Amino acid sequence: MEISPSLLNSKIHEFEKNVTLLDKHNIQEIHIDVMDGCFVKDQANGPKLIKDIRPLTNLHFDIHLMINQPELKIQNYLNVGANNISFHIEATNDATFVADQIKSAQIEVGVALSPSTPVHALDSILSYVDRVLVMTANPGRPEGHFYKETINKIAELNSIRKTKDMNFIIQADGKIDDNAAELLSKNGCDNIVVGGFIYSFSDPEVQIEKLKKSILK
Ligand SMILES: O=C(CO)[C@H](O)[C@H](O)COP(=O)(O)O
Repeated sequence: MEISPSLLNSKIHEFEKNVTLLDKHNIQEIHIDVMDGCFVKDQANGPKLIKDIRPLTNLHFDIHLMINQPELKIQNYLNVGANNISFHIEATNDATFVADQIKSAQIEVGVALSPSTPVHALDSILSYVDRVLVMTANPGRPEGHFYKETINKIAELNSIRKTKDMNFIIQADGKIDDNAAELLSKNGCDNIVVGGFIYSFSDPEVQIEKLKKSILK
């Protein structure tokens, strides 16, 4: 299972230092949250900021759009240097259009679902996507917690993937610590987004190693 550190949780003046240390731990990807103040209450990380940090690293950029009506704004994110862009199924009535826009820019496409959204909400889009992002905490709520029930959705997606011979990556995001990482890994999750468990501690490198150990258990 891969770890995608969520750089939103790192202090902006430590960004460069924190990006550099990820290379030492064989991290392949960073996760960048975009918040519009509507789909979630905070605003963060517009296209200009993402474009500005792109030259600082060769890591894969995984962008998570927490924005309403991505069909109206997706063009703004197609030239920022993203390798993957995930949008929320709850935020659009035009999911296949958004997916097609992302794919036509040769960027991988992901679809995200909030903790209260069932997997069957993805029925019409699953065959189009490269990744499914399962929120394990409520989006845009830093005070929230990990919902253990969301593990069932990871297992369900893993089963659908096997039965239907699909290839999408299953990613989990929200309040993941080393215990949650172990559970997720055992239930078919391929990638975890981790913010606070890495960046709220004095030594992010120690935290990354703790996560790695729990994944190997
Ligand atoms: O999607 C997100 C917020 O909605 C983030 O990716 C999330 O903040 C990750 O940080 P943490 O591990 O502290 O929850």
